[in-house]
Amino acid sequence: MEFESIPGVGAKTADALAELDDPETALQQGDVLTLMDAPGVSEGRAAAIARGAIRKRHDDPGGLLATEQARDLYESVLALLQERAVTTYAEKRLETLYPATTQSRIEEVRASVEAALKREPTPELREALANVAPLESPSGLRVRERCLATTDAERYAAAREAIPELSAEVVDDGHDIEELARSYATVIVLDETFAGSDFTGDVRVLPDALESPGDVVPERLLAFFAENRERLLAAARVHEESGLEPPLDLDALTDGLARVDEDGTIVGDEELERLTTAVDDLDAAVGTAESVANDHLRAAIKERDVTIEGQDFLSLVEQGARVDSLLSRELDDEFDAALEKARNYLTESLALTDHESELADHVFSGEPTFPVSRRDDAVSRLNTELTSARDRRSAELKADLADDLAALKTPAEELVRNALELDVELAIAAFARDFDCTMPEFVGDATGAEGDDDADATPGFEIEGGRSPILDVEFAAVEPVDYSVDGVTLLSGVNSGGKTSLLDLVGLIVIAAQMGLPVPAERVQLSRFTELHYYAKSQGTLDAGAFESTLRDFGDLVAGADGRLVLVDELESITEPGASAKIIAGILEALDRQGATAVFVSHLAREIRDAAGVDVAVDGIEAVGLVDGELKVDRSPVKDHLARSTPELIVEKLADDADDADFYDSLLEKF
Ligand SMILES: Nc1ncnc2c1ncn2[C@@H]1O[C@H](COP(=O)(O)OP(=O)(O)OP(=O)(O)O)[C@@H](O)[C@H]1O
Repeated sequence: MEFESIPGVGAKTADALAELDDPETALQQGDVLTLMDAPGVSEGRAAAIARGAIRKRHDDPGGLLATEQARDLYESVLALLQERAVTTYAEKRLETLYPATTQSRIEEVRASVEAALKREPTPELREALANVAPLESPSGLRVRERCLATTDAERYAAAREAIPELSAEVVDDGHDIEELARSYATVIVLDETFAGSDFTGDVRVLPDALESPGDVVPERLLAFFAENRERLLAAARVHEESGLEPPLDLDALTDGLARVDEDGTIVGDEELERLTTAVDDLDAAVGTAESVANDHLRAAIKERDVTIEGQDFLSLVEQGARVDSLLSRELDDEFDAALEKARNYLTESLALTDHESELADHVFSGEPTFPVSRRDDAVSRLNTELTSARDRRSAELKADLADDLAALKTPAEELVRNALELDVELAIAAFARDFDCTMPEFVGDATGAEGDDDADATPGFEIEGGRSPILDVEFAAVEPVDYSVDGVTLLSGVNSGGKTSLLDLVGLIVIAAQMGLPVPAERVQLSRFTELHYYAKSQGTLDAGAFESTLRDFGDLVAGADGRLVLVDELESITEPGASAKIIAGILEALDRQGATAVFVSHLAREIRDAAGVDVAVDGIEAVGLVDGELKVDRSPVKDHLARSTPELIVEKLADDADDADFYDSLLEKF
């Protein structure tokens, strides 16, 4: 793949991506976590690259989030989703969901969301997910009992590269190989020329070894399973808890994992355990066996009256003859019995086989002595025999287990990926449940482009029972709002009536819908917009410079592309009211000509409408009354209705209530 063709990927990032094992799959799957492994690619960059790859696939120009406020709203939606993910993988993966402008991308996500909405996030499932993470490739594994040998310098370099777990040695001849066989349990010779040669020791000529490293180092595969054991078991649990169809036999996986411990050692084989214990305990057992023999002899000697004939006594004194000779004559039987006891002890305590036991017999043999002591050469032979039997057994078992596990590796990777993807789905499902969402219905492209199914539909949106999840009140207390707009509209209303919150809700619903997600409302119909321009309320009057630059922004806005949604909150506060009304009226006229969809929240709706050269719709959030001095409002705007402002309502109340109401009546007439 040409990485540089992905929007936002330059030559440097393309090189960094090429260093990954399988960048294509990571890009295809939106695997942000893997992309982050590319050198110099930060978390934010990785998500942007993944989004770029998706945009490229869908030929999506992107750019729906045209202003900072729109981007903030997107971040809010993302945060609500990410809060509901258990794994870091899912959190990152959710960042690949972006508000798209092409139908194909939106539909792609909607198709997967449909499945997601059927998921049930249970506490057990979330607990199992907590231990799932992308699989690790073990690094730094060293196998010390085997080595590679070759006479060729190039092959030596290739061997180090392909099988870094084993040490590689350059040899001159068969003699060198024999030498190596003395230090390593197995020597793997990579040169064909040695095929058929006779070597002492375990020397195998395998010219193709570098092509299938797994056969030479089964430990590599075992380490993969050993190191990832917890993640694999957790992924298996996720499948069991969720009823997700596993891509492998879960029992075979758990059985395989039970045969290897976390450092890659084979467990559960009696013979290997016997040999391992025998090697470990050999020295101690020989020591104890010596004591057993000596205890026997000591007791025997204590009980015995030894009569020494004069001649013997003389030779002892005169010739310095050793007491051993006496021992052998007087206590021969006891000595034999003592050795027998020592040998039996050794055989039994180390659970030796007949063949090993024969070797053990030599440890305690020879001329009678007191105290009895081991024969070191025999101990060493027994040690060599036991060690190589242990290593042979372990190598066989590792090869067998690696054979069994090899077929499970790819499905095991899939098992983990499925579990992680399930977390993404569960986060979406939880979002939909927590905020009573529905799938929105798209009624065509807001540009009215040709080829669009609903090209005739007027661009706009229609929201029924929309409830914003980002209000400063608990979601349960959020009142549902109905609002629909096509064309350019002014939204008037009382203070704190919920106008800003409504703009947020509209923006949030449009963003979530174009991300392919369900939206927090009972029913939503909308056009697919090309750009969302959301301008928040300005904090007070702007100075000349800031005012100029704001006007320039709007100048660019009205000169721009079709299919836009423009949300503007109280633009009038940027300058004095009279000028504001004229400027806003002008902007609305231009947007109207452009066929844009726009909602301008304003307390100057009447003045703007009067200043506009076109018919501008005015909607209003109306107070339904004053309750204990507080305005009670209906949060859903009334269509084509200029809502009375808060001051107007107060004057009206005073005109109704006051005994002498002339003054208030005259004020009221001015509204
Ligand atoms: N749908 C709703 N359900 C419950 N509470 C709401 C809703 N909409 C708004 N509110 C409450 O009303 C408060 C004021 O809302 P908001 O700031 O949107 O009003 P506004 O009309 O923009 O006010 P102003 O004209 O003063 O700018 C919010 O902080 C929120 O607590």
